Amino acid sequence: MKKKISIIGVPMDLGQTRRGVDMGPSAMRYAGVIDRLQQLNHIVVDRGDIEIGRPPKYDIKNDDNLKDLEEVVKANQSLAESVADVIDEGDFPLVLGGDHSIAIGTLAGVAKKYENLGVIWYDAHGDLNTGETSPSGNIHGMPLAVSLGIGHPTLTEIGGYAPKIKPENIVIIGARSLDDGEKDLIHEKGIKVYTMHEIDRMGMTLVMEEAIKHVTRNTDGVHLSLDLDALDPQHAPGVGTPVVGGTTYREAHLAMEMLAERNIISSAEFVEVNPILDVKNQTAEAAVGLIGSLFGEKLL
Ligand SMILES: NC(=[NH2+])NCCC[C@H](N)C(=O)O
Ligand SMILES: [Mn+2]
Ligand SMILES: [Mn+2]
Repeated sequence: MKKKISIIGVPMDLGQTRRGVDMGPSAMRYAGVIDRLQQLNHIVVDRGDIEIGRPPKYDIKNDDNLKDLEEVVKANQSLAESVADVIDEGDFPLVLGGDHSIAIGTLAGVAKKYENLGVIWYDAHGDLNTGETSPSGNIHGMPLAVSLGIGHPTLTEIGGYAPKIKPENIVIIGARSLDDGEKDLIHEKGIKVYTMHEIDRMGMTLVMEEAIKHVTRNTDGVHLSLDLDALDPQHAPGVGTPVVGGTTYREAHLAMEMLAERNIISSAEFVEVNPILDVKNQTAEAAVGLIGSLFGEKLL
């Protein structure tokens, strides 16, 4: 299925404290994301990067345990507008990060256009913290909670409405590091999670079949938020918060291929590629490979 894909780069590194993830969009462009999609006969438009403000001093927590809040909010507001514009023009928004705090803006833009958005959160983490529960104050650990309308109002109100998504429309895949507050929220809201345990036990095929069923039940679109740290650090070393025991290169590709087969994804973002922590751009290349699979690449 030929698509018109609009790429938006988000050189955001203020949602966490390891500089370098702002170069993620460049690294994925350098790894050939545009060529890769064009070779699949998609039409690709690169809309350039969202502007990120630079704080006078980095990593300053406010009284609500939120680091660099002002700049994170500003960038996500402008990202939300760009994403909504892309959808209005009938294009598929492909957002390249940047740390995972940018999912706040992506979802604010996407959910404006879909009343019942399904979300696949492919990540080692839940990103379900709030200022109260976060051990770090890093906003990249909060975007899924924020999108559910849980957290600081300046974050939840980005795009001018809240919540963006419903707990029953979400599935988290690849989790292996959850903070106590995140576990509580998962139980309280009944969010569907396939941890590494379920992936080991059921295999990725069955996990994806169930996950696809779950996010397409009552939804009018499905967003894929893929944090490269969901992959095992062996395959994706260039991430700021690596966790051992992740999904393999093959499992990640299989997941993307199954999404392509079903053609259910209506927007996507690939985040947390940090070239400074990477080995010869391997993580950006892995991301671009996964993007290829998601958009229909096949050997035969
Ligand atoms: N998008 C990410 N890589 N998030 C990692 C979050 C780590 C930890 N749970 C925190 O809140 O600080
Ligand atoms: Mn993560
Ligand atoms: Mn994440």
